[in-house]
Amino acid sequence: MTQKVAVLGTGKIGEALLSGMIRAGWAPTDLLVTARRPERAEELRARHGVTPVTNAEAAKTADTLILTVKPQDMGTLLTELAPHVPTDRLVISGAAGIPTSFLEERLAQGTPVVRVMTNTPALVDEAMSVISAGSHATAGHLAHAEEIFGAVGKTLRVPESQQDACTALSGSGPAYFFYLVEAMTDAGILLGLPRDKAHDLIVQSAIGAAIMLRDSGEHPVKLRENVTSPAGTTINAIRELENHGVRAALIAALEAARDRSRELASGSS
Ligand SMILES: NC(=O)C1=CN([C@@H]2O[C@H](COP(=O)(O)OP(=O)(O)OC[C@H]3O[C@@H](n4cnc5c(N)ncnc54)[C@H](O)[C@@H]3O)[C@@H](O)[C@H]2O)C=CC1
Ligand SMILES: O=C(O)[C@@H]1CCC=N1
Repeated sequence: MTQKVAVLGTGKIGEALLSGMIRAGWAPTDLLVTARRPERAEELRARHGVTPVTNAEAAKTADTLILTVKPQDMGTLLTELAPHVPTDRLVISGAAGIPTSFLEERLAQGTPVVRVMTNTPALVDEAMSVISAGSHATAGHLAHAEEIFGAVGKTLRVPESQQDACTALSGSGPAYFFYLVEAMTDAGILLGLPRDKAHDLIVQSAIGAAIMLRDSGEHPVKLRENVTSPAGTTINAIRELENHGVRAALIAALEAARDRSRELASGSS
């Protein structure tokens, strides 16, 4: 039996997921999308061959609903959807901070809900998606969510109590690396390199380091030690990073992201 999947609120994350599902072999005809603006809906149809529908039609027609609106829009969307979602539908929330109980309280009693925090590398099939079950979701529902998000990268099941921390690490994580590349490219400019060359050097170094972290089996400390020669260049840079409290800044930054995710739990702005 064909399983229809609807992405409701198809913005950056919704479209990244949708395009990855199509790359992984989902038939566009089995994918429904909703968008606030009709021009956006038509853009998605033209680009991916998917079918734009209303939120209510998606709720009635699709077997799985994936809600990818902003946390602040989740309450309004659920109010609109609730009368139309039969209790045998799987509802997946992709929103930061919103607990499964927020959805369960607004949908019919017994509706299975799964919470997923993915990230933008979904666009290149390298997402990290962290998955938790709500109180009515079964192993089968979790497996189905893994199948969908597995199309765009790795998946990991965690207890829902860890979702806000995971949002700080991997949901927001790509932004920290983009920020570092931006700052290191500025350093290259300061050192007299043209911007494009500085960018290429830093990006290739980041890719090389990321692949070593993933594939070498070595601890990051060991990998850094291997670069850090006695009385060499790297240790001078590391001393400055320590002097400027970069490690403490990163710990504080991720704690702030975790705290913001907790604040979003109410769906408030
Ligand atoms: N951008 C990111 O890196 C990540 C975002 N997320 C989560 O994904 C969700 C979406 O984020 P983005 O894609 O960045 O936002 P976005 O703003 O690009 O997409 C949200 C879309 O939902 C639409 N929308 C809002 N209310 C609607 C309604 N009632 N009916 C139909 N469409 C509606 C908006 O028009 C917009 O196009 C958020 O909850 C965010 O926390 C999760 C992981 C990473
Ligand atoms: O910044 C945000 O709130 C979203 C959630 C994780 C990444 N972007």
